[in-house]
Amino acid sequence: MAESSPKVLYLGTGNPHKVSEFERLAPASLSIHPSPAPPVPETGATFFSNAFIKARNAAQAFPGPAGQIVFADDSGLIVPALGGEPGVLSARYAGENATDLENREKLQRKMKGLPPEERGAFFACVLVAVQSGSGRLVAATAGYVFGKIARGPMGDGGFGYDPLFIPDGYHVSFGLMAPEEKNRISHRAIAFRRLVSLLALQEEGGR
Ligand SMILES: O=c1[nH]c(=O)c2ncn([C@@H]3O[C@H](COP(=O)(O)OP(=O)(O)OP(=O)(O)O)[C@@H](O)[C@H]3O)c2[nH]1
Ligand SMILES: [Mg+2]
Repeated sequence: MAESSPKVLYLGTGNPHKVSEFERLAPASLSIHPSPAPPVPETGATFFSNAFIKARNAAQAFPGPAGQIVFADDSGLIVPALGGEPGVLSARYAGENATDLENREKLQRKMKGLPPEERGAFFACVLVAVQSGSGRLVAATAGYVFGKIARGPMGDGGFGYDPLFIPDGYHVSFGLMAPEEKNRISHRAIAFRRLVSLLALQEEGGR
């Protein structure tokens, strides 16, 4: 049955860059609302467990009626030549309260002098959707984008490691791309489109 107002998806994150990427990615039938939940320690060993922890945390703090969909993103950069670092620690690579710049500088130090064939990397994004109130798992999706790490920063757009990451098939970093361009190919975009389709949210009038 058709509805006129957009369906709301609640998002558990403390990262405003993620909020704006999801807002741009959402079809017109969907509205993204950041959850007011305070941050929770990300104690999981995997992207999935941390995304589940964040989604449940946001679901439990949800102020509205039970049964709404609340989702969270856990994501990071994986460099096979560094044994998978920074991985789930991407946001905290250079320390608990490290800035994006400090994390990028640590990555550059560790990759200094590595030849082109060892500069491969990929971003992973896992999204977990739960029901508000119960925190029951509703859906989980993942997205990946493969590329390489530049020898120095290129651009200052985006966030995190964006100025250092050159996706396969491109000569420029995510940090030099317009948001729409990154959103066409990013790990987050792929995972989000899958979530929307899994939850049948892109159908006319929503679900
Ligand atoms: O250049 C980047 N472009 C991206 O598209 C991207 N996605 C993830 N990352 C890195 O991985 C961490 C996520 O960690 P993370 O999932 O714990 O998120 P976060 O702590 O920033 O916010 P929250 O959602 O946990 O509140 C981030 O901080 C970044 O360092 C990215 N870097
Ligand atoms: Mg985090």
